[in-house]
Amino acid sequence: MTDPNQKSFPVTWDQFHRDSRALAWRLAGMGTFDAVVAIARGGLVPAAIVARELNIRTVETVAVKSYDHQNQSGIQVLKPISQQVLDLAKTGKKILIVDDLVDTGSTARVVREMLPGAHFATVYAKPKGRDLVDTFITEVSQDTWIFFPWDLDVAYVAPISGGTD
Ligand SMILES: O=P(O)(O)OC[C@H]1O[C@H](OP(=O)(O)OP(=O)(O)O)[C@H](O)[C@@H]1O
Ligand SMILES: Nc1nc2[nH]cnc2c(=O)[nH]1
Ligand SMILES: [Mg+2]
Repeated sequence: MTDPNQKSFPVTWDQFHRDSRALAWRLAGMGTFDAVVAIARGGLVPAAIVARELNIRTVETVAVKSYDHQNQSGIQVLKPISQQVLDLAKTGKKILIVDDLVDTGSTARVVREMLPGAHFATVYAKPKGRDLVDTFITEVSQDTWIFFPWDLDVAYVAPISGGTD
């Protein structure tokens, strides 16, 4: 169930692009990455932006589902990392894992186990999961729900005074 006391942090496309670019700038100072692994679905957009900025051409996905709407369910790995990318990691190549956010850290923990030496980056982080992330841009409080631009639409909002027009 949606917690009525939860704060909301809506993110626009512009802001998400800016924050993902900021993540790329930070990662740019950490050497060359040979491949990026996006945690689908939320990590697909920031991974594409980071891959473009850092000229990473090998882009892999791992599909992990942890939430149904705002309710945390059991972790399910729906698509594993390809053997080709696991082999790159084994031969010492630098792999970057990208997700949109870390919340409780369950997703990060599962994917880190698949690629123990990889660099884990997210755009946003909540306190419970932040220690599992090597690089992130913005921290929000644990009781905040982040709404991504692909989950939003432009809609009418009632005035602060409570009227309807
Ligand atoms: O740190 P955690 O508590 O694991 O939460 C973070 C994960 O939850 C969301 O994914 P979700 O499972 O909702 O799937 P989606 O990426 O397809 O939206 C988000 O994209 C992260 O991957
Ligand atoms: N969209 C979204 N997905 C999440 N999954 C876990 N936490 C969050 C969050 O704050 N926002
Ligand atoms: Mg996700």
